[in-house]
Amino acid sequence: MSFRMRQFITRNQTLLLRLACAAGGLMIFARLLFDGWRDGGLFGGPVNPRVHRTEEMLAWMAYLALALALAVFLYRNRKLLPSNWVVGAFGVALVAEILGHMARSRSFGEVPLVVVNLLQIFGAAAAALTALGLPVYFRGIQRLARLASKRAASEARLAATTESSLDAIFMFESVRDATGELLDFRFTFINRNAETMIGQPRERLLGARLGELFPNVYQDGRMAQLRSVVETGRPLVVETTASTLRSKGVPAFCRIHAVKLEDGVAVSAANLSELKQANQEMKRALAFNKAIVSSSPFSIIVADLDGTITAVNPAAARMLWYGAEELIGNNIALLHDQQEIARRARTLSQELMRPVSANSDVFRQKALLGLTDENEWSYIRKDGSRLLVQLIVSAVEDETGAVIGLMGIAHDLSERKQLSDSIYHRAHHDPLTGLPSRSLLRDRMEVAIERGKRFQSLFSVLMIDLDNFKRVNDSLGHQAGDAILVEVANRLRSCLRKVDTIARYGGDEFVVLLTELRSRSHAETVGRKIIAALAAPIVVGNHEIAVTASIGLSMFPDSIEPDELLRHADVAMYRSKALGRNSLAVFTPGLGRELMDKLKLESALRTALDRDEFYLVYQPQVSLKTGQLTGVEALIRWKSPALGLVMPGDFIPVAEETGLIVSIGEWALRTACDQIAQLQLDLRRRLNVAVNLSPRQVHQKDFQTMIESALLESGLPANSLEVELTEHLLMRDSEESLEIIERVQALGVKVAIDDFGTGFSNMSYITRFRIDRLKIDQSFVSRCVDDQNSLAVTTAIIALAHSLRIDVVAEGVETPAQAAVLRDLRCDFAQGYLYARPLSLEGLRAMASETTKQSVLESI
Ligand SMILES: Nc1nc2c(ncn2[C@@H]2O[C@H](COP(=O)(O)O[C@H]3[C@@H](O)[C@H](n4cnc5c(=O)[nH]c(N)nc54)O[C@@H]3COP(=O)(O)O)[C@@H](O)[C@H]2O)c(=O)[nH]1
Repeated sequence: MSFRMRQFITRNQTLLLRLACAAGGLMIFARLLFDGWRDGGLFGGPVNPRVHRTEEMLAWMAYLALALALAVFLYRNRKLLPSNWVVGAFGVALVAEILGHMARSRSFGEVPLVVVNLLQIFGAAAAALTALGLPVYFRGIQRLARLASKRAASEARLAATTESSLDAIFMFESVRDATGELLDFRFTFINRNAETMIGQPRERLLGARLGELFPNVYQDGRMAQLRSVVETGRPLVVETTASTLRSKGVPAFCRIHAVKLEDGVAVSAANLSELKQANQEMKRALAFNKAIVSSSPFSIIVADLDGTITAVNPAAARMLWYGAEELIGNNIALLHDQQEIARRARTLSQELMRPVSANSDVFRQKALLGLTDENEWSYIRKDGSRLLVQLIVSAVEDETGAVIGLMGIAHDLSERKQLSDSIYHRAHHDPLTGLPSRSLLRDRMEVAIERGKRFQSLFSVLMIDLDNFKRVNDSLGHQAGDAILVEVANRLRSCLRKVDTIARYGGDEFVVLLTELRSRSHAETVGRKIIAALAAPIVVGNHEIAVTASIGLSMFPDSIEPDELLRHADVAMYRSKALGRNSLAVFTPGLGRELMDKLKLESALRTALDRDEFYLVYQPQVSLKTGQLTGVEALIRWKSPALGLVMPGDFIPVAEETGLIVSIGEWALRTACDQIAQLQLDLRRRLNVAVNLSPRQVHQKDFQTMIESALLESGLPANSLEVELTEHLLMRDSEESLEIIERVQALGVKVAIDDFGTGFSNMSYITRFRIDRLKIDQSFVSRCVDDQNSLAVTTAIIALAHSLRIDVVAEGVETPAQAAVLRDLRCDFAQGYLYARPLSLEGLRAMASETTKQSVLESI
């Protein structure tokens, strides 16, 4: 039989069976026709023997077809049909009837009667057995029908379930060749998801062959796998990328489950593409996290909620000098100082307003509230040494969000701390003395104010200004000045307690903050102690320097703001200076009023020049040899409508501070030149005029030009003008001063040094300058009669000046005795109340005309 024929029969078994039954039926029908024809009932007339044989043949074939169909049916449903013996009995009855019929009709020739009878008995018995078994058989058939109906319902449910399944579900029946070899599979069922994943409509797929539609199933081994399932009955479970199924346009990664289903397979494919992608991403994230954790320079410690360490990273082990395995299983308390934990428990209890135990609770409580806790902690290393860390503790949660543990990330603060400490120290301390700077002082004052307000306690601020430090600095140089400041700082430290603060506030200014005072007098005692501590001379190189300080004191709560406390201490300090320096003054509201007065004065001074409120007076200078009036010193006066007559000693320092001295000094110089030039013209005699210049004035760029124009505009001969510079100016900026003096002298103007002898340096410095006149300070002159030292200084100054061919003027001569001493010492000129008080221009004019003819000495 050809392959095609075999295949046809295999495929069409049922059809062939139906055809056999139909043929059997037709033949029975044909035999009945022939019976009628033979008996003449239908067509009438006798039956032809040939016809009779044909009829017999048909009957025989009909019986045979029925018997065969029945046999095949029984065989095929042998496991399914109930009570097969009934059908078997029926089959026997049928065969016995066929054979009996054939024997009776002598189809095969003469048959002995006994055989015929036996066949009839046998057939009748089998028919009786069949009849007996029919009720049983029908019950079985009924049960089968019920089962079939149940099965149909369950199949419908299964279909609904599979239809809504998220998996792609396929059912295939095997396609075999004639030899029974499995060649392919035919789609018998697909669910909606399968339809979507395969990308083709069901109508097209059902009945189609898998291998024909998707030939690549042969290449990728899928066909072989399914075939194996059918042939071995072993289910297949495989996770693979299925080329026939697609997810978002690309071959889907699926878990394929195939089980044998009759002569075929049921396949379900779960789409794992998204899960796989999520898994891959999670794996990547986990690998990334692991890499971060492993390579992190920060210590990472994970613990359960009891504080038992469950994981540590390499940095934690390195930082703590433990092996990772030594830490895991231990409690985090191992790494902490119990006292520190107790302190933290106290602050956390206050913060969270609930009791926090002094154990791992301090790490747990915030984490349980979903909060992150960040604090400085000391980790205790394996050898017991401590490491300052910044520790951030947060919760470890499971996938439901429940807190299941703690994670502590810590970084080493020791290096940063050292660096920040050093930066902080540099930012808040004076590099020379190491004392706190202004900013730190301010912080501490704010703390002291807070404490003072809270505990009603007293504290005090002392403003300490070194007396005449500028002169020391200028005369001995900055290095010496620095050495003095360092020594002063040390002496201040020695006077104070640790709770007090000493700050360097400015060049030679220090501020002491005395906290936790028992009484007000205690602050004054400390102030006096400081004065005493500074009293001993400071040795710098070969010099012994006597340093004194003026101290101003303010108290909290008299003043309650940092600025106010400092301002009041400053005011008191100026009072101390005014009192003669090297003393202590306590701020009082009265001093505050003085300050206000100063502010008022400053404000009035700013408009005084514009309002023409200044005028000059002139103090005569006489020759001690001839008694003649030789010149005058111009002295400024300020008649303020608001303040009355203000003396230069009161406003010149303010004018210096504010810079107003530049314009005021220029006014004085121009006015003096104008007035004395006019007086010379009026009196037709020479009269010199000395004008005081402040240091700030002479440092003006156009200073020389200004003098030149004053002379030009007034017409005063240059040699009639003398400028008085202070000794301090020369000492401070000697190079620049030398230049200034030379420039002034180049104009023909004379230069005098005022208040000579009050400087702290060796007088021989004067040899460097080509000075025209020296003015001996009135402090020496006033005491030269009674005080040997003053006399000695006066004698020395005159001798020194004369040896340098410099004229000497004695200031503040008040008595004839002083004049006599000065004359004896060959002092050249004198001025003072003995000869005349400072005079108005008119007074000077009168005096000058009066003394033209006679000497001043004669007139007194
Ligand atoms: N830059 C400027 N400074 C000036 C100017 N005018 C004055 N001044 C300086 O002000 C200081 C005080 O001056 P004044 O109050 O005018 O006092 C002078 C005299 O009145 C006073 N004097 C004079 N004779 C006597 C005396 O016998 N006894 C005594 N107790 N005082 C006396 O001395 C002052 C003059 O001092 P000096 O200048 O050192 O010669 C004073 O320092 C002035 O320099 C100005 O225009 N510009």
